[in-house]
Amino acid sequence: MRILVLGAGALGGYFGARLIEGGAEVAFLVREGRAAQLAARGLVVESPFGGFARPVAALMAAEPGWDAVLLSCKAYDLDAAIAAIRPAVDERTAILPVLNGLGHVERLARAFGADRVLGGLAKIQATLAPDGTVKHLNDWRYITFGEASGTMTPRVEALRAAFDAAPGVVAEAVPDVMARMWEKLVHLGTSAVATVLMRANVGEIARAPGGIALMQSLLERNMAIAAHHGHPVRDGFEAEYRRIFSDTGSQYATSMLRDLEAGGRIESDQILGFLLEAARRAGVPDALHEAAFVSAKAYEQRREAGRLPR
Ligand SMILES: NC(=O)C1=CN([C@@H]2O[C@H](COP(=O)(O)OP(=O)(O)OC[C@H]3O[C@@H](n4cnc5c(N)ncnc54)[C@H](OP(=O)(O)O)[C@@H]3O)[C@@H](O)[C@H]2O)C=CC1
Ligand SMILES: CC(C)(CO)C(=O)C(=O)O
Repeated sequence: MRILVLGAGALGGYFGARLIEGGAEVAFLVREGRAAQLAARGLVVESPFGGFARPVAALMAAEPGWDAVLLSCKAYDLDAAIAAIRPAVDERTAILPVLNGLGHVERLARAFGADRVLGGLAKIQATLAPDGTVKHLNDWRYITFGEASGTMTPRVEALRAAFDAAPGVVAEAVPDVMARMWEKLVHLGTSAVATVLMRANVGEIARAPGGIALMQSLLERNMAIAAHHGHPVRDGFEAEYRRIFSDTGSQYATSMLRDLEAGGRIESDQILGFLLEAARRAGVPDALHEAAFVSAKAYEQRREAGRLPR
């Protein structure tokens, strides 16, 4: 299978490397800075599931002929990413986005036609270090995807086969991918709101007085939001995440907290703003969501004005 990976960041680098190990033909569509790093060092991944350090095919302009495009940019880069992959997308190409949030699916469908676009999500903790190393931080290594229609098509089966052949990945092709994306938003919405508000990881919040109750209350509110929008979480989800959000020994931090702490850009509108709006439409108490969104927007102003601590 020929797969073009847009971006060789944390997710693109991790899953792209694994697909190569699984035997897929992979190239990375990258910009100048990342192209220079890849040329100098190859793609380097550090992971509890085995390292990867090899030269990889890197393109700075897309060409046609791909079975799939794995879209792994941040949501604030979506417009530029759409322009970049446009030459790569033809009638045989499936676009598999792994961005957090939900708004990008409609945006991609408008740009390429709904038939070209799959739903997708990743549950992993990874980061791109300044030297270009992709660091995989825990044992989460899940990618989930499917047709928005729920049909199990040959292209979804082919992607599942490519990921199944890859080490260090647990892939699931599902008939309810939009519900899974909402479920992911319940998870991320809980951890991102809490970690952004508290500027701390899940274990640190859980050890603070009232911290567990705060995360459990956020989880309940996010489940209510998803249910209101037609996507209640599956059986077993609540118990699993109640455990995660009461673990006082947890080291779990969100990618948004890592980006904030590194002084980077964050997906404030696409994740926190989207969830706040969804909470309001659902009539769910939204004071915590609003505080996280305000905090993120205030951070962005300080960042843009160069007033972040060095
Ligand atoms: N990191 C994590 O643990 C998780 C992240 N996610 C989600 O996955 C998505 C990707 O996150 P993540 O991998 O962390 O992000 P990164 O910032 O690590 O990687 C994104 C990469 O996309 C590249 N990119 C953006 N636009 C273009 C373009 N037009 N052409 C070529 N390359 C481009 C960037 O390149 P450049 O260097 O040139 O800017 C960057 O290297 C986000 O929506 C995030 O919320 C989901 C689950 C977990
Ligand atoms: C998987 C999860 C929820 C991990 O926090 C994530 O998507 C992120 O950090 O961006």
